[in-house]
Amino acid sequence: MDAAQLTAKRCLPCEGGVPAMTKDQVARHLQAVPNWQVDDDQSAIRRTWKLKNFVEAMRLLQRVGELAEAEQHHPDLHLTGYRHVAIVLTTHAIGGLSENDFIVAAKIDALVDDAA
Ligand SMILES: C[C@H](O)[C@H](O)[C@H]1CNC2=NC(N)=NC(=O)C2=N1
Repeated sequence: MDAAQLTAKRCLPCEGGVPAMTKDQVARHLQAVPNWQVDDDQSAIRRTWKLKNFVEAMRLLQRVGELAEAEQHHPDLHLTGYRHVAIVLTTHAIGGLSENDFIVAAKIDALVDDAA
């Protein structure tokens, strides 16, 4: 799995009824988004940033929010200490990770790379 394969996809609506990814599936998908860390219980992936200032941090959150709405898959967004952003992806409907989380992670990485 590489990042281009993920960014080419769209999130599929998830209302439960499908199993969360196994540890092996998570490991394979993580190769495409190596800047993300998986929680010990395999239920979420997260990435953190320290931005230059508050405005840049808010800008990142705004862009990620628009992406999430477009994909209809929504990460948890955290802003702490005025310029530290943490984004956590999990599929709430299944209480674990699905491909949607990795699609959004890859698209967030692409946004951030664009802005760099
Ligand atoms: C039908 C629609 O895809 C679902 O309600 C979505 C909306 N966004 C979501 N986002 C996340 N992170 N998990 C979900 O289970 C979820 N459900």
